[in-house]
Amino acid sequence: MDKPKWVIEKEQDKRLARASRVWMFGIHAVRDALRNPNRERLRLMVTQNAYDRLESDILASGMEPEIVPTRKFSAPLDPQSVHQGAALEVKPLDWGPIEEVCLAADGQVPRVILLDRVTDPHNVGAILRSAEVFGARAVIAPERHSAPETGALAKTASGSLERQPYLRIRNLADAIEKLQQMGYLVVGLDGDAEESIEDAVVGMTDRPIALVFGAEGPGLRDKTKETVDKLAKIPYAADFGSLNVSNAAAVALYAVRPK
Ligand SMILES: C[S@@+](CC[C@H](N)C(=O)[O-])C[C@H]1O[C@@H](n2cnc3c(N)ncnc32)[C@H](O)[C@@H]1O
Repeated sequence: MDKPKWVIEKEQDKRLARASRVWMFGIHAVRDALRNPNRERLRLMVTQNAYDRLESDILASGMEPEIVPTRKFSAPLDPQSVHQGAALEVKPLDWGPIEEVCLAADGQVPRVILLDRVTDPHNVGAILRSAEVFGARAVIAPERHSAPETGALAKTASGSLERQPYLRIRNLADAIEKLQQMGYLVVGLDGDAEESIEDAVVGMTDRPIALVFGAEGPGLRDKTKETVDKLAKIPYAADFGSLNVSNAAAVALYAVRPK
């Protein structure tokens, strides 16, 4: 019997996850990754100073750190990175398929964020942080044209990357369709929409809601606008400027909170 499409996609995602490795850096990001029992850790490099700050977590993790002199520390990191003398090579987390992570059991009114080509790791990190604070079930982004789990993303997420499901999927339109079939109201956030986000969800905050955000510059793609159930805007008092996507995500998550 043929495997269902979602099982094939999950297997493909697992293969991709196995293939990729990333470096986390910075004391907080490394500490959070050391504390996460679900995080597969491969290699730890620290300066003596960072070792002293992380000692209890390093010992608890069972890892053998490489102690590197401060002046030699930049390799294998981006020389621009603010690593604070701590770098941990890890594999991306595997959170499982949308069908499981976003399942809305009876009485639950989950919130989910989808990202349409948001590639800046700092924006995605900030969105993960807000998503965790507002109790969102997941942040979902396509495998291509989005920000992978990197040290920069982990640092901006300030620990949320270890706790907040970040699902990398093959195709955004398929993900939106799956969520719609699961009972989600899917709202695209677009500064030029007619309706405000509050009006778009009035009387519906007891439903599962997914919010879709676009990239800096281009915003939501036309194809995405056609796939969502509604478009909504965050009304501005000023007639100039625009919100950064991570700020827009925080405002919209608050506006659609279960009431
Ligand atoms: C900097 S904005 C992109 C601006 C783009 N020129 C546009 O017209 O959408 C990045 C994303 O943040 C969200 N966003 C920013 N300001 C918003 C607003 N006032 N209302 C709704 N969404 C907004 C949207 O999802 C947007 O795609």
